[in-house]
Amino acid sequence: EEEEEATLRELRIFLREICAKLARNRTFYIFTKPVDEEEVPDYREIIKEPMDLESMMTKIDKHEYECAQDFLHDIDLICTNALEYNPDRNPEDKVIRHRACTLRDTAYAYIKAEMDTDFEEKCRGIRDNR
Ligand SMILES: Cc1noc(C)c1-c1cc(NS(=O)(=O)c2ccccc2)cc(C(=O)O)c1
Repeated sequence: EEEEEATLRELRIFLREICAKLARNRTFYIFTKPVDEEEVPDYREIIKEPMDLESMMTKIDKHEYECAQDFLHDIDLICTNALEYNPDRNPEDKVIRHRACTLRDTAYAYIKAEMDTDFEEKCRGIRDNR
């Protein structure tokens, strides 16, 4: 009903701010766009559910997140995809893995610092009753 729509609108505004702040951080530049098939031809043979910050911004606008937990699930996906595709001990893989773990930890820290737990509970209630 209308109050629920107002709550979800507020959630989308909050998630856009978090997503934009992450995308502005140059450490996370490689996570801002889908992995390019021409640059990384075998990527989609190994990673079945690609995810990136631009795609997440689009998902916000399409009302595909009903609580912060759902948003963080896609952040976790960006991170696990990077860990799975870049598992080796060489310096390049280690840098990508470190950046992926930093993205995950930074996103969780922003949400915890800036999101009211009662608000998230209200959003979870809406999600679970739909
Ligand atoms: C992400 C990701 N996951 O696996 C790998 C491997 C990467 C990844 C992909 C790319 N090249 S890309 O064209 O797909 C791209 C460029 C700019 C933003 C987003 C993607 C470059 C690098 C890099 O370290 O420079 C890493």
